[in-house]
Amino acid sequence: MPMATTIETGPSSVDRAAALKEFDETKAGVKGLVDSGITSIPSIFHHPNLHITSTTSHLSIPTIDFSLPRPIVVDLIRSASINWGFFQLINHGIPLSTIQTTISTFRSFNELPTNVRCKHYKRGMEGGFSYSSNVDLYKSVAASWRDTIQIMTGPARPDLNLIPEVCRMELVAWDERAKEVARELMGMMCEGLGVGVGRMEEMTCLEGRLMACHYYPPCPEPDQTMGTAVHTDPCALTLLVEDQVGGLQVKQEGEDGEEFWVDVKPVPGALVINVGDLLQIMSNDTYKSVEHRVRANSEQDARVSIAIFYNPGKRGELDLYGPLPELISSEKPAVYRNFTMREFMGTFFGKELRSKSLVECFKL
Ligand SMILES: O=C(O)CCC(=O)C(=O)O
Ligand SMILES: [Fe+2]
Repeated sequence: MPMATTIETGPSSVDRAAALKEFDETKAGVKGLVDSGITSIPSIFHHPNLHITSTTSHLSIPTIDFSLPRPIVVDLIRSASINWGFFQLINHGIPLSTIQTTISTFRSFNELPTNVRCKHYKRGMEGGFSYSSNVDLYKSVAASWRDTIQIMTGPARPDLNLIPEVCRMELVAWDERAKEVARELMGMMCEGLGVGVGRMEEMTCLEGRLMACHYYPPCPEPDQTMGTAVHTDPCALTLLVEDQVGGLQVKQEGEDGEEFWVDVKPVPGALVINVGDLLQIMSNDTYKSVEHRVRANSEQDARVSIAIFYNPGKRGELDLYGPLPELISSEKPAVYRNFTMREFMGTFFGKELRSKSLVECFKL
């Protein structure tokens, strides 16, 4: 005999699920809401307990000049990766115009007529491409004020026909160009750890690449929502370019243990680099994967940022990742156990984007 059950989900969560679906099915994203002329944001975007804590404006993440002599750059990268987990890289050899073109073609895609843009809307990653508003829309507590194209550029090539033509060649070229700087950076990060320069590349950390192109439309109620909720990146390394709007913030802890947010001030032509969870683990907690977030856009212009996440491409059941054996000793025992990429990514996708604890799941 069936028992009477109490349905746990109250009317509000039923309404919320319906509202999410309705929004998703417009295929017009947050840009569509803004185009419709709304002056307040739908409740699915309301972030609970939103404390936009005051930022300490006199602090900023380190800026590193890549054209300095190599031993100096290695030292600077090492200390930034230990103390901040984030830095800006200048004089890296990629012309400002290349970065500007990449950003502006992606902006052009978002500013196409809605009926053209909507045709690309697709949440699944088949063909190595997706375009959706909030990649974690159905998992997160609250939606955020942004739309995103994701392209899996490696190890397999994506189906290029899926990438909108206005930005196709530029995004593919950007992936290639950025990879060369990422290669150099990984070598220097290894050197900073005292392991072989080619160690990360041999572990195929340049091969698994996901490009996330974010469009943050102006928000009519920026104090009610976020652009990207607080998170750490699950990858080994992230390389990001952004326009001049700003909004990215990095969490820091003062000597007294008090936490505060530091604004990443856009620097024309700079690459924003950060350590991901996987590199924190591989470095056996020497380098830090630091929490960050993006404020909802309170400016007049939409903000564009393009992140590339570098991950191991080799993902067999025998390909194990964990602290590099060279870094383990009796004085510095392994902090983490080994795991496969399948287990690592499975754990990531089983959680919400906002929680800190991916590395915690692999602690010994
Ligand atoms: O848009 C940004 O500046 C940061 C985006 C980000 O943190 C991410 O995609 O993981
Ligand atoms: Fe991130």
